[in-house]
Amino acid sequence: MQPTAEASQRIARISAHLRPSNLQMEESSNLRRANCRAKGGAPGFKVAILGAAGGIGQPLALLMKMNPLISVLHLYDVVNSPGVTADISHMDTGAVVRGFLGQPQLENALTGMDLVIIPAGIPRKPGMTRDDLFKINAGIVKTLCEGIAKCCPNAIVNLISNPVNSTVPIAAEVFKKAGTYDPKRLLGVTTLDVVRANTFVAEVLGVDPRDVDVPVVGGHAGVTILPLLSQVKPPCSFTKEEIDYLTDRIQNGGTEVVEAKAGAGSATLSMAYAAAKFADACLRGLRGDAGIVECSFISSQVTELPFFASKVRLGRTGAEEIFPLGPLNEYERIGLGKAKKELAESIEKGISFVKK
Ligand SMILES: NC(=O)c1ccc[n+]([C@@H]2O[C@H](COP(=O)([O-])OP(=O)(O)OC[C@H]3O[C@@H](n4cnc5c(N)ncnc54)[C@H](O)[C@@H]3O)[C@@H](O)[C@H]2O)c1
Ligand SMILES: O=C(O)C[C@H](O)C(=O)O
Repeated sequence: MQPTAEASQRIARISAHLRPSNLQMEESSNLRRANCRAKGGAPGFKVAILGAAGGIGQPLALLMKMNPLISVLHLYDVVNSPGVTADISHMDTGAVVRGFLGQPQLENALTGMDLVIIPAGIPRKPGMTRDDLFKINAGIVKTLCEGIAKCCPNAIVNLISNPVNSTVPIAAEVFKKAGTYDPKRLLGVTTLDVVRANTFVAEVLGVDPRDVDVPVVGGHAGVTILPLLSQVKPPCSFTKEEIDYLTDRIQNGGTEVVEAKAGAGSATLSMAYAAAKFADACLRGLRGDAGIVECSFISSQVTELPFFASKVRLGRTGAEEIFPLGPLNEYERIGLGKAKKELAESIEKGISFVKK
């Protein structure tokens, strides 16, 4: 049977789209969008992932494509985003997915976004500290934040790239320079520390981790990661041995994964889970849901340091309330002193990177 004229035209259009071409990805996405009725106009939030083809980026893209609050998902990377986008876009969930490849497409990736999640940058190998990543990741974060300041200055930013204790101050300085800085909208992602703390505490107590809530404050590296085991919910008590074990394991959870991966990177799957959990909390806050509380590394007056991780309440304008640390025991007060000393240096390093 001969195809009808209309069917022939449709097939020709689809073949043209599938033909290998030198077109940049966004142009080929435009071709596809021009031929389809779906334009991503459904109600919902617009979210971009920068570094979407990476170890965290890919599973995070998968999880965000499954989030019913998202109507448009932009996947940006300097490599491999066409493949990841094609793959994720076949999932039969609501969000319309678009891919963007390389610096010339950064602005299109960012324009109109409500939430930007940044896992771009190199991960650790065994023997490295997070601070060893500064040299490369500082520049990456600076460039991406300059794009955000230009194209979506009102977006909430979830910053994952390490060292978080320095990259958040870098982002703040970039936004200050551009005149777009709103401290409520810049959030360093420390959720993985809470996720780990909940898991390890639940193991010790022999309970379900979903029933445990451990506040983790300070920052996101070694001794700056300060679990407040005296404030675990539901209330419980630990022996001195358990406190030493838990504190050490929570502070070195990242290194545990780096060593187990033996050169193949750092935490990606648990991090994608944690990032998706935090992003979902931010989106529910943006939607106006009440009582959304998460830990985050943020501009803060909880201590004398300009940035500090603690519990924050997320709302329509970002982190609308920052909660005080609450009563600390002697063990935690000593830990806080050590955390603040290291944090002060990392924060200063980030600030002066942009100011210089
Ligand atoms: N905050 C946390 O709790 C946490 C947890 C785990 C990892 N991390 C950090 O997240 C970062 C990414 O880790 P990963 O395992 O996904 O690394 P990865 O190397 O697998 O992926 C990083 C991705 O970033 C991309 N990229 C590099 N430069 C870019 C740029 N200028 N613009 C856009 N994309 C760019 C790379 O192409 C790559 O696809 C690392 O810095 C890591 O230390 C943070
Ligand atoms: O440990 C790392 O380098 C990655 C991340 O910060 C983590 O905590 O897993």
